[in-house]
Amino acid sequence: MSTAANEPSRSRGKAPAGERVADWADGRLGIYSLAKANMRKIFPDHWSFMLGEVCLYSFIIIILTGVYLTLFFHPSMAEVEYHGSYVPLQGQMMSEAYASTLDISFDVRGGLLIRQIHHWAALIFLAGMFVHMMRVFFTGAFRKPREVNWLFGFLLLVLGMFTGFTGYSLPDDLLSGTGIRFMEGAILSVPIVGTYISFFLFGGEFPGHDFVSRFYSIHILLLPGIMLGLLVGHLILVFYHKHTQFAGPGKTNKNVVGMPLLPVYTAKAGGFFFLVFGVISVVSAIATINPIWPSGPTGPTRSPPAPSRLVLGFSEGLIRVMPGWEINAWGHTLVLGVFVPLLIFPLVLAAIAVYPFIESWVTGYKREHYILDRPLLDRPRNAPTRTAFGVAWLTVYFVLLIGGGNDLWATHFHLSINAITWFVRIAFFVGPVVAFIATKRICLGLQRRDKDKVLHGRESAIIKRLPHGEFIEVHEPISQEQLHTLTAHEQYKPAEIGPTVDENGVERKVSGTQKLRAKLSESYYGEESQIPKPTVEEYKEITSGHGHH
Ligand code: HEM
Ligand code: HEM
Repeated sequence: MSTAANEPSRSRGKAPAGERVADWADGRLGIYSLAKANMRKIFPDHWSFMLGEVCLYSFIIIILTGVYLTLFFHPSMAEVEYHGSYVPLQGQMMSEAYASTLDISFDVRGGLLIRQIHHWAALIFLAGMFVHMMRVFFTGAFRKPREVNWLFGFLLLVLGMFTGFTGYSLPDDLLSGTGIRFMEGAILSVPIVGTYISFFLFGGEFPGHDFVSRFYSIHILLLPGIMLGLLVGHLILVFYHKHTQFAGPGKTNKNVVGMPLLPVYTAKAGGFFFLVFGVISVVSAIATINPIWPSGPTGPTRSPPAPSRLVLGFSEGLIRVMPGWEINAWGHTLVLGVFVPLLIFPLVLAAIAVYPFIESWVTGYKREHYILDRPLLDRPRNAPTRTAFGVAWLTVYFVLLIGGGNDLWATHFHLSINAITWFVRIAFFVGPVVAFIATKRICLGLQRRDKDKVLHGRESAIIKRLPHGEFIEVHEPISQEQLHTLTAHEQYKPAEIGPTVDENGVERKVSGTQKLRAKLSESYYGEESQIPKPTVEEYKEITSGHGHH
């Protein structure tokens, strides 16, 4: 006998397993409404938006491979005699950390590949963050309300650098030893507290017996843990603010034009993850990175060249080119040759970190809009001062990187190391200024070209001879879409101080900061810094007949 209530469900049969699982989860987690609100979320398309994804995927790969390495790595500095398969080091005394890394490389199945993937992924992760940061910087994607996310990202970059540093210190090979020695030297140069910090960090006299195990917990737990938290926060903010987009027809700062998260974006992102993993694996399978065996365990000789230097290499450049100045007073030595670079190092990083706040102060860009409005992304040429600053910063960075690898430049290109040092010393000051001026001029040139394109069309490379003998190049009109894109950017007016005397002749006090702001604002939006966009009248006059060829 059956009741009327369960009749229909019988006749329909059981729901498919997937639906039942989904129902079960919805009853407990409310996934239906969550999915309904977010599955159709639109994500705009541009190749440069993949850079953030590269960071994300390489981070996941680092964690996966890192966990595998922890299974075989012994974070201990206890002395052991080596008896593994690498013959040249047989019978040598070395730390357990170094011996276990040799074992990972020669005796653990797949160990070398995983080690290499971990190292290559770390480099790609850091390089990816750097380039992603540049994408955000040069397009102005850090503007309100995204300043906080910029800071989250910046912290990820700095922590990533230190995680990489602690990572390559772990195997306790020659490279590790040199890196750690370098760090100890820098810490010791700090007046008064330097020695205490060094003793605290190394658990006594350098190098002591503790640093590998201490760096180990910092490397696998503390820093990646903080990074994971920041990363989740970073992505939640990207999701919450919605992604920015470049100008184009139908795109405003109140909408997003693109593909829905599900199914299109999820499928793309999943595929892209495997692409990144695949490329890193292929590179790791064929290109050796950080071979720790040829130079042996830590020793007082020179360090082997290693690509990891790219990451913190600019800090080493600072130290290598700084004159070895010292001040000796009251029985103490202040090593300026190391201490000054140690102070400049965070300043170089901070310059880019605080830039969004300075720009918003100078330009007054604080749209009093709804928080989820997004500024349309700038084409770098339309923000010449910002672009010039970014290129100047990059110039400092790369000049110092040359300084950090001065030995490699000298040996590879048969140059004098002193000449390189002097080049870096001069270029550190002159390079950014030249880069700033040149970039600004190039941007203005490109703006003029855009204006020309709008008014006169695209050069078609077709040369025509007119009846009276003159040769002209035919210009083709550009599409409506291009016209829109080339003229969509906003052009702001510089913030002015205004009259300093009111109508009654009373003088108004203008503070120094107001004057500075007006000056800087002029350098952003003054006549020297932006080519006025073509007006509708200009366009009509030219396209309506005469002058258009
Ligand atoms: C672990 C490292 C990082 C990961 C996994 C990551 C991931 C992402 C992803 C997936 C996006 C959206 C797609 C895109 O625009 O590329 C994004 C956007 C963003 N990222 Fe990162 N990022 C990282 C580091 C950084 C750094 C170093 C900065 C800057 C200092 C930064 C600042 C931003 C900003 C401001 C946005 C919003 C951009 C917009 O809406 O146009 N991120 N990030
Ligand atoms: C952003 C995060 C990370 C970066 C940038 C990073 C980077 C590195 C680097 C460059 C090395 C030296 C590799 C070599 O021997 O050539 C290393 C070693 C190591 N890493 Fe990481 N790592 C990260 C996160 C992790 C995590 C989350 C774990 C574990 C769960 C881990 C476990 C290890 C271990 C055990 C070693 C020593 C073994 C070895 O040197 O091969 N790492 N790491």
